Amino acid sequence: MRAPDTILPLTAEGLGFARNGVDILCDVFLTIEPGAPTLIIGPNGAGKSVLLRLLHGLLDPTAGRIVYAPAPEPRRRQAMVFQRPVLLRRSVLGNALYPLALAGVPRGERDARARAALALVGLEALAGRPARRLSGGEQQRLALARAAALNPDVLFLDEPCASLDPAATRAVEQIVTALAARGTKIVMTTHDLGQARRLAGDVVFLHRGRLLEQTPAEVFFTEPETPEAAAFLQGQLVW
Ligand SMILES: Nc1ncnc2c1ncn2[C@@H]1O[C@H](COP(=O)(O)OP(=O)(O)OP(=O)(O)O)[C@@H](O)[C@H]1O
Repeated sequence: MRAPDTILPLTAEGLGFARNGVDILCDVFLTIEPGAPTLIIGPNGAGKSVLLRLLHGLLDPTAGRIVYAPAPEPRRRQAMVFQRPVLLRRSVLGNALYPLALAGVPRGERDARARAALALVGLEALAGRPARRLSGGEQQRLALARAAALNPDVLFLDEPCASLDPAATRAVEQIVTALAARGTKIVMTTHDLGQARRLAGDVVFLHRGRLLEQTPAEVFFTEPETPEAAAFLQGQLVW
């Protein structure tokens, strides 16, 4: 039988992460399906970033496991962008080319793929500029282009707009929407409820290291299932 050509659905089965005897995440079951973005929300310290890092394989769970659909090379089919991108001391184009070289993309294909990714984020005109001279918003768009060039099945975004102004935030949201429309699954943390409403297909709500809800967005924002989520939506739950 031919293996599916996506790692989705991706499931967390009883995922846990503890440090020094303290549970940071506990007994998380969730399923990441293809489709509109999954937004991970919850109060500060709820475990959103830890969950994202576990799902991407940057942290090893201390309990449970992550199961992918049996596509070849699952780790290569996912990418992650952080709140503050770390760019190479190269041109904008050089930054977009680098992960393609690392991933073993044939040399003859790299330039076209990197330039297409820069076009997707509106940076093609800045291809020759030193990456570290870009504005904060442009740097984040380049980080997204670098990840998008790899054409991942899943793209994890950890608070990608946290240090950005409203215009730069809107540009990132448009890129997220464009990536989702072309079939990339976005899994994203945010503390911005307005952003979650604008982007989410479904919502994962974390509170004190526990997953309290995974709910379609229209349900979550109108009829949350748990009192904690209702309080959070009303701005009453800060931890
Ligand atoms: N590698 C680690 N080792 C030990 N503790 C950690 C580690 N990473 C995170 N923590 C702790 O786990 C808790 C959850 O952190 P996390 O960054 O996931 O929260 P968050 O929901 O993303 O919060 P915020 O909204 O403030 O970014 C915090 O108390 C944090 O200090």
